[in-house]
Amino acid sequence: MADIEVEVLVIGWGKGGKTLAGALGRQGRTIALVEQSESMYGGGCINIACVPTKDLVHSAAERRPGDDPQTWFTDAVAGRDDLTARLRARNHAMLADVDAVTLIDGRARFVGPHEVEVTAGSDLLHIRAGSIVINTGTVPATPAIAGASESARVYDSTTIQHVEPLPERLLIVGGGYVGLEFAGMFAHFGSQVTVVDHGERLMRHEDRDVADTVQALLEESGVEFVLDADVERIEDEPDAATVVVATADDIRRLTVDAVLVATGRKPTTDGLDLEAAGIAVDDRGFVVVDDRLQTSVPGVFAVGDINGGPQFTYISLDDHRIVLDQLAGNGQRSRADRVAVPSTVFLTPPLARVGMNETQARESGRDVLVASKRIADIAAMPRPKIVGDTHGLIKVLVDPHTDLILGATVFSIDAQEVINLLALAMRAGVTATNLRDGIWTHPSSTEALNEVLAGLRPTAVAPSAP
Ligand SMILES: Cc1cc2nc3c(=O)[nH]c(=O)nc-3n(C[C@H](O)[C@H](O)[C@H](O)COP(=O)(O)OP(=O)(O)OC[C@H]3O[C@@H](n4cnc5c(N)ncnc54)[C@H](O)[C@@H]3O)c2cc1C
Ligand SMILES: NC(=O)c1ccc[n+]([C@@H]2O[C@H](COP(=O)([O-])OP(=O)(O)OC[C@H]3O[C@@H](n4cnc5c(N)ncnc54)[C@H](O)[C@@H]3O)[C@@H](O)[C@H]2O)c1
Repeated sequence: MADIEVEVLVIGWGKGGKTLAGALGRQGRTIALVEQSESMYGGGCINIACVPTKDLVHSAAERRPGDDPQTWFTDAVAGRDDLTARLRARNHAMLADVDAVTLIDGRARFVGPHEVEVTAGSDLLHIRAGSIVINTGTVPATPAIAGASESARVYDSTTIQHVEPLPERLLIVGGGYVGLEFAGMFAHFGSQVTVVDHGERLMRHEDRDVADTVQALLEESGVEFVLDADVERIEDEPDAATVVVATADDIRRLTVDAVLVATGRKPTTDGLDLEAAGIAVDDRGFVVVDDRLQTSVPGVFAVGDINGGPQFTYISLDDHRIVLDQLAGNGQRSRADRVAVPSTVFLTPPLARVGMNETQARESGRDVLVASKRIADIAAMPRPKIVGDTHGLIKVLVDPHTDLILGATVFSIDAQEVINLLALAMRAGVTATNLRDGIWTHPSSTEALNEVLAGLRPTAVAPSAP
């Protein structure tokens, strides 16, 4: 028999789940939200992921050559901790203040399709719910590297944020989002960073010229890349770790103070006992959902990273809109409604993209116009010169028949903002001519569009083939 019965149970305090709990609770629906860790109130984004890492990226970029690396890092981590503590408290209060929401500390596992058991220490609680929303996120995936689990010098994206002392030499396994953001960040803090990736080139989902520009930027900050390589072994020495890296040509032994493993993330389903509810998972272990985020069990939904969609906070947020529409709307909203979803890698400056890149546009077989310009060459965009960072480029792809934007890459200061404007233009059908002739504030980054889009030309031979 259940100890508590609610209309909606949310498992995990992710972005989608907490937003849904608040919205339904404010409508007076009875909600329970279960979170396994006090240090994760508010979810991964504010505690260990987006916000703290961008805070550290920002602090690192502010360091000047004369500033002591260790002192700067210690202060930056203290600032990061202060920020996350404030956000955590605020997030807790936001739900605790809603009468219809019951917050439960503990670890949830399914005991039936609509029944969950929560364990907190020696206490057990049974909750029955009409609808259940799984929002348990992902955790770092660890590749099988000999010696990695025994080494005291191996970190993941969470633990490296409190590494002590600042590593003089840091080796990062994986050159994806996490690997590159931390590479830039630690290089700016003063570490000597080496990135090892098993891809033949960096950022294989980006055009070659964009990936090369990113690599050149990071190399300028002192980051070294070992590509087409595999980490074979990590051996702890008394004062360092030796990392054995195999490339096509040789075996290298690199001596470092810390190793960050950033090779992707796996779904948090351990202990959830999805089988007890008959909830299907795919071959990677992610919960299988349909376009309205319903799992194989009617009335059980999965939102955020756990459903195998793109791993971004704003996707988890949009997932909540879909489920909210199922539970309190007309049930029409679905993942198929998503158009022009932008993304940003928070380098300094950031790299952002929406829609197709040049390679994809050309491979689609359609006619394509491209406008591409290095930031340093855009005369009508003085803001990067004012800020003192003229790295990067802007590239926009346009359909010559409709004048509509097919995609854009913005690698520049303010890219995380400019890309949202371009995404909105794509969703709203705003033409390239309209953007080119737009009246924008000055000096701003948006005004780059005046000049860049004046240079549209047909894509010819493949300057940026993969
Ligand atoms: C280092 C890093 C940086 C990132 N930066 C960005 C960024 O800049 N922008 C961006 O959009 N995305 C970023 N991401 C991705 C983003 O963090 C995730 O996509 C986002 O947090 C989605 O989370 P979620 O809603 O799936 O759940 P999460 O926020 O992961 O929350 C899941 C919660 O469930 C809890 N839980 C798990 N199992 C149980 C259980 N059995 N019982 C009870 N509770 C449980 C966990 O403790 C956790 O609090 C980053 C990720 C990482 C790792
Ligand atoms: N700014 C953001 O929005 C942001 C920031 C961080 C993370 N995230 C999200 O978190 C997810 C996870 O990030 P991530 O960087 O861990 O994964 P990722 O999938 O982005 O990158 C993993 C990288 O590791 C490499 N790799 C895998 N196994 C390897 C091995 N054994 N040896 C060497 N290299 C190996 C891959 O080639 C790839 O380049 C991202 O996909 C993203 O959705 C988003």
